[in-house]
Parts: sequence; structure tokens; C-alpha cells
Amino acid sequence: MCSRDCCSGPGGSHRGNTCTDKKGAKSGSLAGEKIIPTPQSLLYPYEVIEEIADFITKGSGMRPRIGIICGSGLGSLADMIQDPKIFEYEKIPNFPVSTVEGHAGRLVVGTLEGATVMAMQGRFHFYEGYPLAKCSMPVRVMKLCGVEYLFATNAAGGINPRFQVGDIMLMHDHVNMLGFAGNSPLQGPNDPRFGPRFPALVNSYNKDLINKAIEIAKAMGIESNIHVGVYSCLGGPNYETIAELKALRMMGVDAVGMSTVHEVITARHCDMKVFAFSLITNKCATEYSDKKDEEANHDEVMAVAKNRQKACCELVSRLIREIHMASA
Ligand SMILES: O=P(O)(O)O[C@H]1O[C@H](CO)[C@@H](O)[C@H]1O
Ligand code: HPA
Repeated sequence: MCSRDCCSGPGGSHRGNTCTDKKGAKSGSLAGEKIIPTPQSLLYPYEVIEEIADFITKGSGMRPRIGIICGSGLGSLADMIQDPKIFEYEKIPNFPVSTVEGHAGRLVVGTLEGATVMAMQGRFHFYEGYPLAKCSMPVRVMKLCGVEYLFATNAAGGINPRFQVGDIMLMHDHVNMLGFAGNSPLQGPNDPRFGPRFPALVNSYNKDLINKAIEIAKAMGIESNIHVGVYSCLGGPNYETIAELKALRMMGVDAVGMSTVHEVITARHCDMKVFAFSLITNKCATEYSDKKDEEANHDEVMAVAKNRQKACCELVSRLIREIHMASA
């Protein structure tokens, strides 16, 4: 495994003086001390994304319209897909592999409520060692497959004291902490075939879809478990300190996680409509305490996601049905 920027993390390796990714593509040299960094946006040029998209559309015989990214423990969203064509990440050319528990590592293409969809059952996180451009590369693959709508889901810690474990927060905005630190999936030369050099991110989260989701939640009788709020992505993999959580709360953040924001940035850059929600899997303590049960842990995150998967699945499938009916 390569831990350096030259071959972009897990899956890459060094053979002799040469740095090689898992498909054998040479992407840098270890000769002498000179390592030329690859700007993030050049890791996956348009043509490579196009090749991956062709592999998916030809292999599935479909051009999906809606893309779904399953959050930790929310892989069952992809299990709803009918007549699924399944692509293991390892078998997709130039695709990274999933390394986190609760992220199966496969792309599922098929239909859901009549709409053509593709779902990532397993996403890529920055803390796995992948640069952000690689984490969100599949969003561009979705775009070139024909996807117009991105549904991004995640497990998150609730910072807003009104949030309870098991609640769902519809994202209407985000605070990009990795961006504050100068990291972006769009870093490096811009390819205008994807989108503009300086994309605007106000109104990134589609208001119509948020309103429809609220109506659906009412019809499901779960409106008291639904909130609209602000998500923030930190780099992880450690959970946050109390001081960090206090600071995030003061900044207006309602829920915190380690994903989604770079995917949304990539989706908005290529003009996809975005719907995203956080399943609140734990309440974040914002006061100092010795209580062990107030510490976040991934087992709890997974257990809560499993418990609430039915509600999440229903919300997603009903919303997809509305999108499909509106365009039928
Ligand atoms: O954001 P998703 O992938 O749902 O996962 C969340 O859960 C993990 C921590 O328990 C982190 O990866 C965090 O980002
Ligand atoms: N913090 C960061 N990421 C998370 C959390 C959390 O409390 N819960 C689930 N993912």
C-alpha cells in the first residue's frame, strides 16, 4: 500500500523506484528525492472517468438518472434496487476499494420505484488515505453515466441539543472544515467539461426536494423525528473533542461527520441536483463529563443505522417515486 500522495493511498504500491497504483499505472517516481505532486484534479482525468462510466453503462445496459451514496450502516438503501446489476469496486477499472466496516464496496445499478438508479454501497473517506478528489470521483462517474440527482446519506453525530438518536436531519447547508484548511476535491487545474473553475455553492441542497421530503415524513408519521440543518465534515478518523464540538455548535453546525461535503461539492460543480440527509446515530457531548457512554463509537453508529434503516429506505424510495412520477 502506498501512503504517499504519488499513487493516492490504499491500493497503490511501490515497486522498486516506481510508484504504481493498483491497476499498474505509473503515477510518480521515487528516484532520488524528487517527487512531483499530482494535483488532485489530475488524478482522474475526464477520459478515465468516461472509461469507468462506459464500463458501468455497458455492463448494466442502463443509464441511471438518480445516484445514491449509502452512509455507514445504510447499505440497505441499495438492497431496495430491483433487477440489480452489481459491480464489486475491485472489479471496476481504476476504482478505489472500500476499507471501512459498514461500507460493502459495490456499485448497484437497477430500478427503484420505476426510476433508473445507481447506488454506492460503500463510500470513500478522506481518513482512509484517499485524496478528496478520489473520494468524490464516483460522483463524476455518476454524472457521465447520466445521473441528474444525487442522494447522499450519512451517519452523523447530533450537536444540536434538540436532536435525538435515530432522528433524520435533512441537510440544507454545510460547513466545510476540510475546505477551511485548504483542501478541496476541485483542487488543481479545472476541466470545464465537468464544470466552472469557481462554482457557487449557495443553494446547493435542492429546496424542492427538502420540502417534498418533509411532506413525505409527515405522511409517514415521523415528522417529529425530522429536522432541517447544517452538517459539517471533519477529516476523522478520530471523533471530535468537546472543544471542537462546542466550536462547531457556535458556528451553527447541527450534525457532524466525516463525509458527504466533498461529494456535494463535486456534484454541484457538475450541476447535479442534490438531496442529502444525516441519520443521527449518536448525541455529541458538548460538556465535559467522565461518562464513557457519551463517547461516540462506530459500533453504536452501525447499530443505530441498522435500527433506522427502514425509515431511511422508505423516505428515499418515496422521494425517488415523486421525482420519477413528476417526469413520467
Ligand atoms: O459519513 P458516513 O460514511 O455515513 O460514516 C460516518 O460514520 C463513521 C464514523 O462512525 C465515519 O465514516 C462517519 O463519516
Ligand atoms: N462524529 C463524526 N462522525 C460521526 C459521528 C460523530 O459523532 N457519528 C457518526 N459519524
